[in-house]
Parts: sequence; structure tokens; C-alpha cells
Amino acid sequence: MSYVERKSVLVIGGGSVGTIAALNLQSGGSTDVTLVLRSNYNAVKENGFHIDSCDHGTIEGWRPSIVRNTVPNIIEENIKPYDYIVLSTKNIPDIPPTVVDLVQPALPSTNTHTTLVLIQNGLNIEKPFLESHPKTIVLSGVSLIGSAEPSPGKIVQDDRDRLMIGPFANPNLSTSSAADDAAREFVELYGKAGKTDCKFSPNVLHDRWRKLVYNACLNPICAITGLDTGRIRLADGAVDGLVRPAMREIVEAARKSAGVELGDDVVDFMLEIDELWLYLSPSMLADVRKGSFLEFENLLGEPLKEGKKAGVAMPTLEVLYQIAKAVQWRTKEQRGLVQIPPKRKTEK
Ligand SMILES: NC(=O)C1=CN([C@@H]2O[C@H](COP(=O)(O)OP(=O)(O)OC[C@H]3O[C@@H](n4cnc5c(N)ncnc54)[C@H](OP(=O)(O)O)[C@@H]3O)[C@@H](O)[C@H]2O)C=CC1
Ligand SMILES: CC(C)(CO)C(=O)C(=O)O
Repeated sequence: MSYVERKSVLVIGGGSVGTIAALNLQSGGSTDVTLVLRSNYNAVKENGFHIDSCDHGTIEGWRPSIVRNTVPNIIEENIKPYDYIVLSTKNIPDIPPTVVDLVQPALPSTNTHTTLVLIQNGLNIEKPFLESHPKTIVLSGVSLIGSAEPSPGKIVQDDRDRLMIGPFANPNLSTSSAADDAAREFVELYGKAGKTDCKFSPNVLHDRWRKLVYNACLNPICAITGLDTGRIRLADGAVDGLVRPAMREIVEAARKSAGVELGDDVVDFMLEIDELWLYLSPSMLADVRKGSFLEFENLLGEPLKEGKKAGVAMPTLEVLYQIAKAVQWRTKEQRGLVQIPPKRKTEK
């Protein structure tokens, strides 16, 4: 009888993307998944997840092996280091806790066993971990899923899960072959149930810049205007006046700052990647509607910074960035994170 070693996976962030990741990993039958929840913890603990998925169908009352509302402290709780930690929270470096602080209890700085998988949008998201956890293999997960959590514990996935996994470059590791092996193994575990399209994709920088043509442009434009990707295509002049110029700036920034050639057709491709009649709300629009903080630094700020450093003129992205920052400030005020002087009448 052959013995197949089970893998332990900790998924931190059981929202729209993380729950589907946990479901794929658990359904494959070779992993034990622990899922860390926050605002939906009570709802899921009581009733499980209600999942309505174009890949998995409708599932009522789903739970992974373990559900908890804190990140395990593996030393204090005497837990064996996880084989993989998947981070699928929003990545919002301007709002505490940082992702490094969040993961730390389950991933000591000296870790060499656990592979960290970042299924998150944006650029330079691996950089803080390369400093805090120099010997940890960090994988990039670029996801093309369309998924939302309209109420706590209810996950609606209406666009197929396509996930590209590859290792982030890590100058602290002497060879890249262990990272390649970890990425390939994760792809196998994730796709084992046969419900998803998960691929090994070694050119992480290319994949991330390509996705930014969408996320740095449509996410903030939809979030700021309140229009989904179908309506923005129908709105008077918005595509030619706003979306295309923003997308072209990203294409140029990718070329000049990272040597990444995205090809002439990428703007049209990203504009039409969602069928118009899906009226898809990008995750940043969903966040504005929920009054949540925006992931604008990694999706917009980082590519803008890299492009400007390389001498690319990025006037559209600059304005989008400044507006997104003001929207973030509005949420900070609503949540009591900033204090303003009281309103006064003009003194005569
Ligand atoms: N949604 C989509 O279709 C797509 C999203 N992405 C990317 O995937 C990543 C995840 O996005 P998405 O799933 O949409 O986000 P969601 O907001 O739906 O889910 C994130 C989850 O992480 C939880 N979380 C956040 N911070 C913490 C914390 N400190 N401790 C514990 N839990 C925490 C949130 O809890 P709480 O509810 O309390 O905030 C929430 O449950 C993002 O980078 C996004 O850009 C990529 C492709 C498509
Ligand atoms: C556009 C989409 C849904 C791509 O899969 C995404 O990345 C997001 O909503 O942030």
C-alpha cells in the first residue's frame, strides 16, 4: 500500500478568494486546511459557508478541517509548522496590522519549512516578507477569479477560478529549484479536485504587471465612479478618456521599469476580459460599497512609483492614486482613525 503524506495548509483570510482556495485544497483530499476568519467567524462557526460557485455548484454548510478566529501561534500552541500558509486577506499596508505582523505567530522569522503563498493582487507584495523572513520560500498567486462575499459566510463565485502560481525571486536563497518544486507541489494540491484551473507560471513579474493592466486601472476607476466594468464600458467616453490612457501608462511602466513586454493587444484584451453583461464589480468597488479600506497602495501606488522612477509620464494614474488616497482617508475618518478640528463659525 502506498503512503501519501498529507499536507497541512493554513489559509489566512476566508473571504471571497480565500474560501474558494480553502475549498479547492480541502476537496483534493491530500490536505488538512485550517482557515482563519474574522468578521464572518460567528456566522461560519454556526452554519458553515453557503457557497454558490460556477466551479463547485451550490454547497450548503461547508467547513474546512479547522475554523478559527486567530492566527495560530505555533510555538505557544505547540503546532507543527504548516507545510503551506496561504495569505488571502486584502493587502493594505497603510492600515494595521501589516501582513508580516499578521502572519508572524504562524511563521517565525527563522522559518525554512513553511512555504508562504500570497494569493493577492498588486506589485511588490513579497518585499516586506523578503526582509522579515529571508529564508522562507514565497510564492505568487495571481488569481483571475470573480468572487464576492455579499453577506457573512455567503460566497458567490460567478467567474471561473484561474490561478497562476510561481516563486517570487528571493536573492537570499542559494537556489531556485526548491521554490520551483514547492510551487509545482502547491499547484498539484490546489488542482487535485479537478474543479479549477491552477497552473505553474514561472514568470511572476510578467503575470503581475499583466494583471495590473486591469487592477491598477479598472479597480480604482470603478471604485471611484461607482460603476461596474460593464457600465464603465457603456458610460459616455469613459473608456477612451480614462480607462485606455490609464492602461497604456501601466504598459509603458512595465516595459521601462521591469523590462516586461505586455504586447500591443493587452489593453483591448483586459478591457474585454469580462463579458459586458456580467456587470462585474472589481474587488475595490465591492470594498467601497461595504465601507471597507482600499488596497490602493499595492494595486496603484507601487506601479506608479516604479513607472515614475523609470521616467514614465503617468498623469492618469497619478490622479487616480490621489483620489483613492482621499477615499481611504474618508474611511479612516468614518472609522475614527483620524481626528479633525471641530467645525466652527466664521468669527466676526
Ligand atoms: N474578489 C475577487 O474576485 C478577487 C480578489 N483578488 C485579490 O485577492 C485578495 C483577497 O481578496 P478578497 O477575497 O476579494 O477579499 P475579501 O475582503 O473578500 O476577503 C478577505 C478576508 O480576509 C479577512 N481578513 C482581513 N484582515 C484580516 C486579519 N487581520 N485577520 C483575519 N482575517 C482578516 C477579511 O475579514 P473581514 O471581513 O473581517 O475584513 C476577509 O474575510 C486581494 O488581494 C484581492 O485583490 C484577486 C482576484 C479576484
Ligand atoms: C477583476 C478581478 C475580479 C479579476 O479576477 C480582480 O482581480 C478584482 O476584482 O480585484
